[in-house]
Amino acid sequence: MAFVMLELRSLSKSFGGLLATADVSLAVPEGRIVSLIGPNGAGKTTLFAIASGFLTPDSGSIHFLGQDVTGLPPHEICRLGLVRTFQVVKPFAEQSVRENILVGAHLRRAGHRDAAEKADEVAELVGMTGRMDDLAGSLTIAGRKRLELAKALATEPKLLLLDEVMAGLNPTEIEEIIPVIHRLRDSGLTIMLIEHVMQAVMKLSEYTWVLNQGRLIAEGSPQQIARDPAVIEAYLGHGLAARIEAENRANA
Ligand SMILES: Nc1ncnc2c1ncn2[C@@H]1O[C@H](COP(=O)(O)OP(=O)(O)OP(=O)(O)O)[C@@H](O)[C@H]1O
Repeated sequence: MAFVMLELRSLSKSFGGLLATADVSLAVPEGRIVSLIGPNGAGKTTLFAIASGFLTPDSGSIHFLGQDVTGLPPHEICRLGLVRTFQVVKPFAEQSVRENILVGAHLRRAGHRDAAEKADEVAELVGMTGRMDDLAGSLTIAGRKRLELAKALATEPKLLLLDEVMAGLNPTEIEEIIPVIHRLRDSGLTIMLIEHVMQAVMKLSEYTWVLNQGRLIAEGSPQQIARDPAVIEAYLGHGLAARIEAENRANA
């Protein structure tokens, strides 16, 4: 059994009358790439926000590296080694790529030279070495996504929560970022991703949890998940999964 890096226990969170997270429990093993999928509004980002301290759950607890971190603020959770990226990336547009990455690097490295070394190192990892002096505001969406990744990596995490790093990228850009994420895992990081790009989920993740209306409805390898009637139903709409299954049976 792999060491459990992050454990979410019976988490629930409501916004007014809406149950965005409904009794969710899951355990992320060390050294893997795992993923969280589900239709729009399923509660994926809310779960990331709870795990990383941006939201406090109404009930349940979060355990990172065996420590109960429920209620800790994001910067303290980040210092322990858990960092998230944001779906909507907002770099400091008037600052350079280097300055943006340095914001992350300064979490652990007070000295400028030390932080700058880290910034160079992560820029190389995400393929931004040649863009360090560009203004963040001048980057394409793909460039901003890489910068978001670099800022998170500069905090030297053990667990990285990636919220839709592929959204808005074209197929070539997606193909280019997949090996970057594999390299990060190979360097020892544990990665959990939220992703709508199923091609990327299939290629990258070893284990997947599926959320629908705040609840976990399935888990397993991406291949298992893709065949799960409850998952197909959640994505395609009420009744459709049963119809597809009936059609398959009729055609068999
Ligand atoms: N701060 C908030 N206040 C009120 N409602 C919220 C808030 N954040 C999220 N919600 C609602 O909670 C539900 C879950 O939202 P969430 O963003 O977690 O879903 P998601 O699975 O990440 O969706 P998407 O794939 O579209 O990003 C949605 O119905 C959303 O409108």
